[in-house]
Amino acid sequence: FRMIVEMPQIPQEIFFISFFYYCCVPEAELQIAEAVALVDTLQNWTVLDKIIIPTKNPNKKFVFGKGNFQVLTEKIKKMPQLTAVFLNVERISSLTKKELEDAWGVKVLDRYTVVLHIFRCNARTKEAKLQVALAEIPLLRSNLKNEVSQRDQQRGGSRYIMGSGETFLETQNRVLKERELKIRNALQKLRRKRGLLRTQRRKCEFPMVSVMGYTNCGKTTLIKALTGEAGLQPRDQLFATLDITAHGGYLPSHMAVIYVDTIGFLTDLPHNLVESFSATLEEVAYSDLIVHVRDITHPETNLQKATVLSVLRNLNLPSHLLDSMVEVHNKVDLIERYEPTEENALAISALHGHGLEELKQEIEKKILTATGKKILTVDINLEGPQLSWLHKEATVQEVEVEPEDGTARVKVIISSSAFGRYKNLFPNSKICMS
Ligand SMILES: Nc1nc2c(ncn2[C@@H]2O[C@H](COP(=O)(O)OP(=O)(O)OP(=O)(O)O)[C@@H](O)[C@H]2O)c(=O)[nH]1
Ligand SMILES: [Mg+2]
Repeated sequence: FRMIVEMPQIPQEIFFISFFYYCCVPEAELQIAEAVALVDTLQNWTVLDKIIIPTKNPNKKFVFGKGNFQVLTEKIKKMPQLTAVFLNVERISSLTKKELEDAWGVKVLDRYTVVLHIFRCNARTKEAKLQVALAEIPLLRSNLKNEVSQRDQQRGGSRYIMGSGETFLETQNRVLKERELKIRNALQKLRRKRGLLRTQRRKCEFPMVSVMGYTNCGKTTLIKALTGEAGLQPRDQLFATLDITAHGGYLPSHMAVIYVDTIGFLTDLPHNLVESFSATLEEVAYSDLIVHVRDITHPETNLQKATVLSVLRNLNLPSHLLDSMVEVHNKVDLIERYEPTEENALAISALHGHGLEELKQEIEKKILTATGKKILTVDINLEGPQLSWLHKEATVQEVEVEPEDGTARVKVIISSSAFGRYKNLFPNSKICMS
């Protein structure tokens, strides 16, 4: 069976936003700024006009009062070139959507549809594409309901399809269910593979640093600057990064680390979408350190910080990860003589490379504490087994050979347990802590 339910076609030219003012919610301003940013993300979409309408409860069935509805309808009718109306609410029911579309003669979109559309445009990897497909299922399901009730009205009652004993609705629902199952299975397969990679990574004992923060704060730019990886693509766009990706870099003492780029946060992201992407955040629990990047030039930077912290708190991360978090104030190149007000925050410009050395040092310090590793310099005899032992059990960083007396000075990063064993095995070796 061909799927006859289709994703709503998103118009590409002209757009009208109407916003509800969430009277009691302090984040209203941020939500509005974000909704505008969302639309800006979509190329070819133009906002013709916007309006803020007070409402006590944006989620009830009839979102407008009669008066407001009339005002809106008049406004809309005066713009014949208009192709869609965006209501800045999480979801509108398919019934309300249809009523409004009939009354206004244009498409009506909610946050879910718009964010999903952005995700669909930005999904690059197989996993991200599957997650988008999964997030589309509830939309397809509600469209289907609508479609069926319309058909029934036209034809009078449901019909069986050519002796199959199934009604149209049942057939389509079954197709949807099968599709959902297929996607979930494929996702699970990918996740198992990732779990395997994770165990392998643990084995090589590279510390992991998760770079997190609000969307568009500069996470990808920072990782690019820290690792020199040319392939990374920062973009001035919301949700440019939809996958967790890992990138190798070095800290000041040449310790190798893995930086993990993550999906950006947004207040009031539709719940279903969050759910399908939350698995990507599972990875964070396995990291050794979180770097929280903030765009301090953003007018709502404090609210953004609060949002990020509250999402992080809800992720059930180990408490030491939250306590040791490094806060980074990014884009300071845009503010003259910026001084962070928060204690311990580091001011940087990921784009211009300011403050990155200090940041790397801070990351190294925290990583050493988190992993219980030490950096040591030990004097060894080249004829003995120490050097090969250190190569096996620790990370050797530098070997300075003294050819005259057959010894060497070796700088290593070593775990506490390996250090204990080293002292037992080679009690005469000279050790300097750095
Ligand atoms: N002026 C300035 N712009 C920056 C700086 N860091 C990042 N940007 C810009 O901010 C925009 C977003 O950068 P990204 O690195 O893609 O941000 P992100 O946090 O990865 O965004 P998402 O993946 O969408 O969550 C890009 O246009 C960057 O060039 C900075 O230090 N200074
Ligand atoms: Mg990014």
